[in-house]
Amino acid sequence: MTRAAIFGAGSWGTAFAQILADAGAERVVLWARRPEIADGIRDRRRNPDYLPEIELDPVVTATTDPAEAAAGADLVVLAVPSQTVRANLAEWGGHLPTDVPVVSLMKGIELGTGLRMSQVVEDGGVAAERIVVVTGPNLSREIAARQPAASVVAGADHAAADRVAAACMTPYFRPYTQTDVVGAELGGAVKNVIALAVGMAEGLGYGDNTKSSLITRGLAETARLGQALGADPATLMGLAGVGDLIATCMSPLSRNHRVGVALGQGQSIEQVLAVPHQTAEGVKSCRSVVELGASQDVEMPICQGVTAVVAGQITPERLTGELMTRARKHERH
Ligand SMILES: NC(=O)c1ccc[n+]([C@@H]2O[C@H](COP(=O)([O-])OP(=O)(O)OC[C@H]3O[C@@H](n4cnc5c(N)ncnc54)[C@H](O)[C@@H]3O)[C@@H](O)[C@H]2O)c1
Ligand SMILES: O=P(O)(O)OC[C@H](O)CO
Repeated sequence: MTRAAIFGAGSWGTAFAQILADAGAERVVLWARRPEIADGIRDRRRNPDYLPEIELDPVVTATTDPAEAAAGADLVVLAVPSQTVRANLAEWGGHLPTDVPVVSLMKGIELGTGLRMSQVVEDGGVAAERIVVVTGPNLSREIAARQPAASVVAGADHAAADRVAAACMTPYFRPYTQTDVVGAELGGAVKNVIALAVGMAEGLGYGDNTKSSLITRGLAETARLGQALGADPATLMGLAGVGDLIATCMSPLSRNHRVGVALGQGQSIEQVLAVPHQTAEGVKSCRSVVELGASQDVEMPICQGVTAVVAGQITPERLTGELMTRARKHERH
């Protein structure tokens, strides 16, 4: 029976705690940054700020002490924002067990280094064969409501991925194992940027043809980047690619989609981010995705345009015009 430590008690960390508990975990300890979050989970079995509608199973508890969270864990899960995980690992690293799988739930590319999250975790001192990525069309609020969803559990070591998949399989959460970590992570990172673009289109008042065109051409950008970085194209046609792209681009529950809608409606990025909201990874990862693409000579016009809108350099209307008037070309190029 699993004894898990989940670092990060936000939406996905909390929903994943419920998954592990429903899958039969003996104990799940959430590490929370803020004492009031840990108190709510420990004393009232509810996270007061993230998915407060879930009554957490009694096996779920919480602490603000990383050593206490990690003690005795046979599975470590990381569920913090992509851009903070390097600093977080530097702070907690000494407390983490050295011989258990470490699961990354993050979907992003690190700014400045262009590294995928598993690479950042590896830099933090975790051996590659212990790192497992869980990704796919998994909007936390739907998972919290125990609505059926499938997911990808990818690890360079299939045995580690299989161990994690066994620990998180429930009647509403169906994990498929994978060894293509590169494809799984790229699918999860780039779809957030495409969801910003689709949200902008919605905010501008455009309908489903526009959104479908952006999703499909966004997939083409992801596939080009994946090919350059050695991903298996089949991974991007699966849950971690097409699956997550559809869920994130189309759902009003997606934070990336919602930020895109607000930008499309004419708000500035400062106005959008001034409203307290949860992590919309694409806002930061758009730039790192574009830089990663440039480092590989991969053309990513939608991601480039989103990055320019987020930087305040162009409006969503102008992005539409620029994308629609690019030189004609073969669909596969
Ligand atoms: N929410 C989802 O539906 C979902 C699904 C799949 C993957 N993800 C990915 O999981 C990751 C976490 O997302 P989330 O939805 O839980 O985000 P969230 O915004 O709901 O929660 C983030 C958590 O990290 C904490 N945090 C913020 N800054 C921190 C810092 N500097 N140090 C330590 N902790 C910090 C917050 O307090 C919060 O507990 C993201 O990469 C996201 O893309 C989210
Ligand atoms: O709310 P978002 O935009 O971070 O999307 C959540 C998940 O990644 C969907 O799979």
